Amino acid sequence: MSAMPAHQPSMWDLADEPVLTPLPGRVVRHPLTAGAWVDHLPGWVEGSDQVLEVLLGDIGWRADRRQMYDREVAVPRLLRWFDEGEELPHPLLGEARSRLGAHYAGELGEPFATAGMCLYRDGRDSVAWHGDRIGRGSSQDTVVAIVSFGSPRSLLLRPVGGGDSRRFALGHGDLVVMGGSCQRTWDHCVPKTSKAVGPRVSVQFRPRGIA
Ligand SMILES: O=C(O)CCC(=O)C(=O)O
Ligand SMILES: [Fe+2]
Repeated sequence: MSAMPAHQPSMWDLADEPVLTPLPGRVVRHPLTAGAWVDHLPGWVEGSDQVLEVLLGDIGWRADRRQMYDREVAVPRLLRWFDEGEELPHPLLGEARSRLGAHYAGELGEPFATAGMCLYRDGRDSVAWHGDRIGRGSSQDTVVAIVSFGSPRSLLLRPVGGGDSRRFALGHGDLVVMGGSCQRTWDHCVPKTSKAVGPRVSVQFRPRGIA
């Protein structure tokens, strides 16, 4: 982890306990096309420095490699997958998962189960255009809820067949939720940025069998 820029919150910030603010009536729905939607609530988590500090620590981050044509290349972010039942590294994250489960129960019909995490070490880290289509996400509507910690980055979405893209800012403690047909009919990405940004951790809650 030595390649990562140091994040140094003040002692004052670290002493603050993080809190989840209410969701109902505050989260704003942005309808897309084809029955896809995005819910956005900047500042859902208040006092997130302690959570970020834990997430930037030794929680089992992995540097993956993948085959690209005839070369093997490094995946431009670190990954950590928490399976259903695995304890999450900060209690606020377990609480976030239950609160999201309660809020989306009517639309989702099942609880959020797994927590996939990505660590974008700096502006060179990114995730390319894709939909979360491993498993049922390729054929059925689902909901993927993302809580961001650390430096702000953008989440872009564009229709699979082409069309104008939408941009959502993902800052420290912000919530963005992709739902309806979004994983099938839209793609999303977190582009690289030339801005001098520090690390960002994305925590993605998904129901069982979606990735
Ligand atoms: O960093 C993010 O918030 C998005 C990550 C993502 O799309 C994924 O891991 O499937
Ligand atoms: Fe994704």
